[in-house]
Amino acid sequence: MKNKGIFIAIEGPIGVGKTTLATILSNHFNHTLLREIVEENPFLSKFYNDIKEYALQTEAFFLFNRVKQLEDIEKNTLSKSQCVISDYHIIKNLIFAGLTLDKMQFHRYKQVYNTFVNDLPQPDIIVYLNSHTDILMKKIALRDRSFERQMDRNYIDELSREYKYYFNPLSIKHNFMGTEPIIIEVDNSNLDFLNNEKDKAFIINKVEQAIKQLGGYA
Ligand SMILES: Nc1ncnc2c1ncn2[C@@H]1O[C@H](COP(=O)(O)OP(=O)(O)O)[C@@H](O)[C@H]1O
Ligand SMILES: Nc1nc2c(ncn2[C@H]2C[C@H](O)[C@@H](COP(=O)(O)O)O2)c(=O)[nH]1
Repeated sequence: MKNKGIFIAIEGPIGVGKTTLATILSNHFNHTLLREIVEENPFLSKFYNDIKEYALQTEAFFLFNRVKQLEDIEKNTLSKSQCVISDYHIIKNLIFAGLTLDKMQFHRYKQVYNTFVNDLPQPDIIVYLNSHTDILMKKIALRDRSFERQMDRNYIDELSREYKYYFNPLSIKHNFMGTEPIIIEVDNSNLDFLNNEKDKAFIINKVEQAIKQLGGYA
């Protein structure tokens, strides 16, 4: 067992079920839950009205908030051998920024990203969820956040495609700053971790196996 706590992150496109699964897993394993800030981002609703105009502010806000959260979680939790389950991986900043910023902005943003992310704790295990776009659109509608009501299907489609690119097993090491986390990829289009005990047991078992692989205890 390593001295630091195990760090598990859940990733995947908007509405795929990250927060839902992270909450289920943190309750099951009794680990600290790290939730991303969303509503606190003052640019997000303006961003959805005019992506081009507000992209840089939105991406910068998300990046610096996540940097602060991850610095805190390292200091207060992981370094004290406590485990963390997070509903995001900081790589999502690059995934979104690559879609929303123009070429020059993205080039500069990546330099800032690399400078900060090098010193942050990196997850040992990532659960990468994906679903069909139709299902993502349905879940986004079901959640009914006011600023997501006009969500563009093409944006979700492109986002899913970018996620697939970043989580391609052949480019993990390159895309994840030289780290090689255990990736559990699950298409949850037809799974319901929330209401179906069999589906919940399936994902918990996968995570338990990954923890054992690390030499840790669930
Ligand atoms: N497996 C599931 N089956 C049915 N509904 C789900 C499932 N997982 C999540 N949901 C619902 O879908 C919506 C989006 O889930 P959420 O966890 O907020 O996604 P994310 O954090 O990836 O954006 C929520 O309304 C949630 O209750
Ligand atoms: N442009 C960006 N938008 C982001 C980023 N992180 C989250 N978000 C948006 C997407 C959703 O509308 C909302 C919550 O995200 P979930 O994936 O948890 O549903 O916030 C980002 O880095 N850039």
